[in-house]
Amino acid sequence: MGKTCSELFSGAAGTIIGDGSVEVEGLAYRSDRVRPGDAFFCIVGLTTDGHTFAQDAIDRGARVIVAERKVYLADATDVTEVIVPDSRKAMAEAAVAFYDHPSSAFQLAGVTGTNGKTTTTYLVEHIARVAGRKTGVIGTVGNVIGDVREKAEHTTPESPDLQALLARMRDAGCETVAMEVSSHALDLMRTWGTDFAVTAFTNLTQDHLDYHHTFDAYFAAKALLFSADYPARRVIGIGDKWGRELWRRCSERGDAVITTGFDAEAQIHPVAVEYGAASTALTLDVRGRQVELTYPLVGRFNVENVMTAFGIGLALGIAAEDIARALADVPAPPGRLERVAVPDDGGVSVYVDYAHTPDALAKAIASIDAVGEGRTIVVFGCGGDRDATKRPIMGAKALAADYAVVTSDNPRHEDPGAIIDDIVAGMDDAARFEVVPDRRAAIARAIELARPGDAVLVAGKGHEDYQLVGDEVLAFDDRAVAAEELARAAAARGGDTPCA
Ligand SMILES: CC(=O)N[C@H]1[C@@H](OP(=O)(O)OP(=O)(O)OC[C@H]2O[C@@H](n3ccc(=O)[nH]c3=O)[C@H](O)[C@@H]2O)O[C@H](CO)[C@@H](O)[C@@H]1O[C@H](C)C(=O)N[C@@H](C)C(=O)N[C@H](CCC(=O)O)C(=O)O
Ligand SMILES: Nc1ncnc2c1ncn2[C@@H]1O[C@H](COP(=O)(O)OP(=O)(O)OP(=O)(O)O)[C@@H](O)[C@H]1O
Ligand SMILES: N[C@H](CCC[C@H](N)C(=O)O)C(=O)O
Ligand SMILES: [Mg+2]
Repeated sequence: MGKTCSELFSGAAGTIIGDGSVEVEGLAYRSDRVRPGDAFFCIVGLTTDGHTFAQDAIDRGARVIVAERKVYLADATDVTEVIVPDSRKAMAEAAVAFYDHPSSAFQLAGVTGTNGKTTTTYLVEHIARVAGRKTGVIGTVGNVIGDVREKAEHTTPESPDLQALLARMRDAGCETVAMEVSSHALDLMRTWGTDFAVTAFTNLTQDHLDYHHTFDAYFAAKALLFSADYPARRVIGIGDKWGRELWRRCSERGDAVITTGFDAEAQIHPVAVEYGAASTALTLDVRGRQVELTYPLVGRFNVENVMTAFGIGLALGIAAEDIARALADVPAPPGRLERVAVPDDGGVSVYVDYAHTPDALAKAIASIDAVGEGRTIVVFGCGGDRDATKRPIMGAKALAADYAVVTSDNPRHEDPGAIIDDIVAGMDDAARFEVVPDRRAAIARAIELARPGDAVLVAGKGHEDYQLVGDEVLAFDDRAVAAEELARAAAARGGDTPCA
């Protein structure tokens, strides 16, 4: 395709130094990914200054350098420079222009909040698909265009990657796309310039304080998706004070808002709920009308996600009966309270779940307690290079289970033992937990401790099929490992042959 430099930066409050008519073939923000003809954006990052890679980008063929200050380039008289006040904002605006504003071609629903984004986007995708629309999904577990699934590097891609993906969705004929919008993405302007038909908020509880530092800053990032910069219909969970504040702000502005929550004040709220071991029967009050639905997901928190998805479905113009009908056979998102199925589990139910925040861990344990007959044993750890203050809180929350096995979860560049020490600092009942740093051994230990009727919750990694140790990506899938360890236990009892 190609656009001229002037076309891409006409909206940016920038100064073009050199030939504005030069054609730009692509957009790059990592020098090692520059291709000939690209515009390279110099971004002042958290760890390094992208301006120092301008020459490297030129050596690889960059034709345009976008920077926040003049970079003095050797042997680069044929390179056009664009000086802008904010490279990330300019990059997002250029990306929207480069791909001809793809999000304006279909209905885009953006979901933010600490927990429930992936689940809600899966529900929305299914509701829209059953309503006969061609759909797309963007999020943690991957991106989906129609029936084609792709791996994702981020929950919410950087702006050039996001707009390229939205353009592919447009070109594939997608009519409704459900997208997770992370707080990092909002703060780093990855979604800037994107048109949303609906923006939705699930909840706000502790996470990512390594990045945002304070809860107020974390909320301020999430709140951007409900600001005048992103005009849209709103679906807001009012189960916490943050949702209530967003509701207040959006109502004051005159936005169309659908509220959801357990409280009868919410426009969508439950009238009756029956929690089963494999499904939930729910009667919702939807703006004064009762709607009955049964869906194959478990847990109280999924009632919240179903209500959010219901609100988004309505805001997208889908009828309440059609939403209810679609939810009856909605597929569960991978690694969210996913039951590990083996021929002989010895009466022990093993669930793999992506709970990696204090609130999610507490709610995952409570959800299993509500449907299980026996004890609940939780296996969990905390990620390295991430919010360290959540570790002792997760330790304390884990003691809501009958027993906990504390282990490793993506230590990244930290010492796994030190992470475990941080977790254990919050656990005051030494008789109800033990430490097994090796994650496979920890899962095996929990299964060994479980008696028929008990449940084992393996929390933190959900769909992940790797363990991040230093710079290494080691193969590790909780679901596969749990299945292997269950089979090994069965073999030890004289049952099936172990598969590992
Ligand atoms: C905290 C965060 O989001 N950081 C993002 C940020 O990194 P940074 O500011 O540290 O960048 P940097 O390393 O200082 O580099 C500065 C600039 O120089 C460039 N560079 C750097 C080195 C080089 O050789 N050449 C080069 O051009 C970089 O591409 C960058 O543009 O900008 C980079 C690209 O410009 C992102 O890749 C990076 O995401 C990192 C990898 C990350 O792990 N992000 C996670 C935390 C994240 O975004 N997670 C959320 C989901 C969270 C949730 O909801 O649970 C997500 O949406 O995925
Ligand atoms: N509405 C909810 N409230 C609280 N906890 C939830 C909710 N929905 C899901 N959870 C818990 O959070 C975990 C992650 O859920 P999900 O992947 O849907 O959230 P997410 O917001 O996409 O997370 P991430 O920010 O990591 O992408 C689940 O495995 C479950 O334990
Ligand atoms: N999106 C989250 C995922 C955390 C998953 C958990 N397994 C961990 O590594 O901490 C993050 O990047 O903080
Ligand atoms: Mg997610």
